[in-house]
Amino acid sequence: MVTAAVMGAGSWGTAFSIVLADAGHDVHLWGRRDETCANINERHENTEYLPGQELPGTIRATTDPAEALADAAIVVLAVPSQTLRANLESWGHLIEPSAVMVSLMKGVELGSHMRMSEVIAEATGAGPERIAVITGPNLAKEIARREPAAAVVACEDESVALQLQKYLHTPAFRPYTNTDLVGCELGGTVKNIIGLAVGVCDGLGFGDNTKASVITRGLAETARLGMAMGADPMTFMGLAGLGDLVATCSSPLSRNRTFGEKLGRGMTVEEITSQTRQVAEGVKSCVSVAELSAMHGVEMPIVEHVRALVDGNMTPTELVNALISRSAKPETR
Ligand SMILES: NC(=O)c1ccc[n+]([C@@H]2O[C@H](COP(=O)([O-])OP(=O)(O)OC[C@H]3O[C@@H](n4cnc5c(N)ncnc54)[C@H](O)[C@@H]3O)[C@@H](O)[C@H]2O)c1
Ligand SMILES: O=P(O)(O)OC[C@H](O)CO
Repeated sequence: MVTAAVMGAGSWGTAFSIVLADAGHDVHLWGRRDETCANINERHENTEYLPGQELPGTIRATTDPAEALADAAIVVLAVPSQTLRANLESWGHLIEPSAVMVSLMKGVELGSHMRMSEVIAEATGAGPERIAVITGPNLAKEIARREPAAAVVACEDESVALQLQKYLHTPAFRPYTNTDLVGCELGGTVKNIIGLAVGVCDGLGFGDNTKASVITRGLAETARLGMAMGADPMTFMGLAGLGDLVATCSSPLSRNRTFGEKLGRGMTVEEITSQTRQVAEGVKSCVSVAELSAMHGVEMPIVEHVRALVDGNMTPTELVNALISRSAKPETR
């Protein structure tokens, strides 16, 4: 048993705290709001992000990052991708020098085009043996309900991935190890953007052929970018690639797919964003990933068109028409 700090008391940080508690660890959950933390400590419920879900009593919430991080051997990072750097600048110095940092986030930083593990390395100075990623088909509500699911725990140092795998295995949560951080993080990031595109198809009333086509071609462009950036192509056939893509693109629980569905029905980005506090990472990462693809000379038509839609330069119908009428090409190039 170890002490784990979970930094971010949103849907995934809270659900992942349940996994850690079920695996027998002491969990310090850091949240920004007094009321959220009081509800977790007194009512054992995160009423805002996981209403109705009883939380184990071994999860203790605090708004004080120093208290959350004290003695934590594992520090789980579960804040929005675009705020991670500022968060680490504010409390990263409180992380124990030997602690392993585990990113739960699925995004690429705007401006720097860095993956979350790269932001962690730059902001904290930690070496690759202290930085890990957990990703895969893990919709927070289903994990919180302890519905069986698999995930990937990735670290360049395989011995660290193996240790985390042992720490996180519960009767409902089965982690596999991987050392391909680039592939795992890109899989998690790009699936959010493909999820937006599939949601657009839902919103326009299209059926399964259309959505399966977008999912499959989405995986192809994810793998193209990944290979250009040094990822192992097999990662995209696994939980971090295909697995997460299927979960996101088929689930009514996915915030990205649902966001896309609302765009497809004609709502604007601003209208949808004003309805929820929850983060749909693809809305921002479509910009950083489109720029990354240009930097690596890789064609990513779905990402490019989702970006144009989000920027207001294309309608949902134009997005689908533009994708279907692209010039003919072989499937595998
Ligand atoms: N929800 C899921 O099912 C799920 C599953 C896997 C991965 N993820 C990823 O986990 C990350 C976190 O997502 P989530 O689902 O918990 O999001 P969420 O919207 O449910 O919660 C986000 C949390 O971050 C906090 N937050 C917002 N702005 C902040 C700031 N400036 N500084 C610090 N904290 C801030 C919010 O208060 C909230 O506690 C995302 O990258 C997401 O893609 C989510
Ligand atoms: O709700 P989404 O769209 O952020 O997806 C959640 C998870 O990443 C699914 O694995």
